[in-house]
Amino acid sequence: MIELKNIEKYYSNKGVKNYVLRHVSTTIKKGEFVSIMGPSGAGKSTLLNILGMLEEPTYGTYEFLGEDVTTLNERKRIELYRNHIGFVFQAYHLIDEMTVYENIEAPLLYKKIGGSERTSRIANLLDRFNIVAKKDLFPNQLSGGQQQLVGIARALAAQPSVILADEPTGNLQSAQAEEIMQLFQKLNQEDGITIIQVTHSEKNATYGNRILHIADGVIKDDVQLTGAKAI
Ligand SMILES: Nc1ncnc2c1ncn2[C@@H]1O[C@H](COP(=O)(O)OP(=O)(O)OP(=O)(O)O)[C@@H](O)[C@H]1O
Repeated sequence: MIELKNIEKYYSNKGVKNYVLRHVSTTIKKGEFVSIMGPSGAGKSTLLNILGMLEEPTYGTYEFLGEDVTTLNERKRIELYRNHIGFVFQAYHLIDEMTVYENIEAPLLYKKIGGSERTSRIANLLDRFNIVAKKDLFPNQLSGGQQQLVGIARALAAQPSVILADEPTGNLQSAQAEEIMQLFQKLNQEDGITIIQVTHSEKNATYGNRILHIADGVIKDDVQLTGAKAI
């Protein structure tokens, strides 16, 4: 599903290249649940942003579902993103002026999904995540855990094949964090959604089936966890 070949990313500062990622090559199969771990500044978010097509690598190739993302024009890249990728952020990134319902609806409007299909998808998500009673509230009227549920519902609305999550529980208390991780595990095991998360938490990583350890922009270790369920 995802193939990275020799990905490099650097930022130039006064003629000096500061490498953030070096020689990153890996393959991620459909149905995997991968955790990217490593020290602060290791390049984890940069890698996730490249996977999510939010940033471009300086060198190397990135194939997503057989398409070479690095050579696609912007319109095609956005289409690929909208059709297949759901992004979940640590700080939720909900739109404050929109209700829960409207936040979940936003990506469906971008995709020009028709009215009745929108209504039914949103109703399903609200129901599944137990937030029907919250649908007319605004993000600042919700707890952190509830906001993250809305963030995940929004990411799922467009029925993506991959969820990319950058520290999805970083702002949450442990009980809420556990609820979110259990939800990810369910989405992965029952719905077959591929999940790639950046996390600092060893415990969160145990919900997945593979850990990529990166340090100084290099993959140092690639560990399969027992009970792996790669499809
Ligand atoms: N736009 C930029 N310009 C220059 N340097 C950048 C830029 N974006 C990121 N970096 C540098 O790239 C390195 C990796 O950043 P990244 O956010 O990927 O690390 P991380 O592993 O996710 O760290 P953390 O765990 O602290 O979030 C850092 O040293 C950062 O300063």
